[in-house]
Amino acid sequence: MQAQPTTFQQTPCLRLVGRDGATALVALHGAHVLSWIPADGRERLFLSARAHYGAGTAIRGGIPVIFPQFAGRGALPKHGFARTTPWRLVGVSDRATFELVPGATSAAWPHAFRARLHVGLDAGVLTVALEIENTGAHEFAFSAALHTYLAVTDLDAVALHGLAGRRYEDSTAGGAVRQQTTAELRFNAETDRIYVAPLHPLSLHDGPHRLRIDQHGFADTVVWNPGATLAAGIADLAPGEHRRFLCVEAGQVLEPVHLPPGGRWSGMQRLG
Ligand SMILES: O=P(O)(O)OC[C@H]1O[C@H](O)[C@H](O)[C@@H](O)[C@@H]1O
Repeated sequence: MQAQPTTFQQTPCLRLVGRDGATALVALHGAHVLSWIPADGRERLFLSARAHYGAGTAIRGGIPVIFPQFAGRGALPKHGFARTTPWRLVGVSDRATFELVPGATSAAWPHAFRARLHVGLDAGVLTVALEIENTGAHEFAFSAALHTYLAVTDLDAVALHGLAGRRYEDSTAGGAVRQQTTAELRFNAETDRIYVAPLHPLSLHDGPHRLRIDQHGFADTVVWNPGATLAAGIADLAPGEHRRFLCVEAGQVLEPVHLPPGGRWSGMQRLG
């Protein structure tokens, strides 16, 4: 894999090029994958036309790294600090590795940790892996997710397969626990579900296109689209843009990870 530094929207990025010509763009801000274009030339990740890229902001689209807190399930700002903090590039081999260690933005979470994100481009496949290490003397607990915004041509033509019979917490209904009865999930209103340990792979059907979604290490899968009403109140989404993505997130949400001193945890999501 080749890599070269570049900028996008005045944000320092790394552009990755795989052997087959596939590309990915990763911002150092958040170690945030902004784009993945396999060799066929079709972008697979959604990125909002109104996304903000400044210091301390969260980028709307791509693959936000959520750590050490998911959503508002704790005292930290929503979804934690990893997505709003600059990471550093460690190096590039068959994958690019980025690192985050405690700093000013994590002061509200007083634990010694090392977070690493690995991004790999293989023929037709994007692999993103998150590794958390406890570098301190005390156990800590965390949640995490790869909050992937998958680009779709039109939400009306989208169906997610592989969740039949699975239990989920419905965040649009105060966390009520439900079971999916249909073979496929379609999206005609706000959807915000945390599926408990679903089987993988899932398959995203977008008209004639198919995308395989696989995960390891992460116990849960979050499926999110704000729907028209909620989307209208999201300032960094352009009108109608909610129809252009579906978030399928590899997450460790319902059971936080308890990491002892010296302990390591890793989770990955594979698309393609
Ligand atoms: O707007 P954000 O802070 O990026 O959060 C976007 C969404 O993330 C997750 O998918 C949660 O399940 C949603 O409840 C939340 O609205």
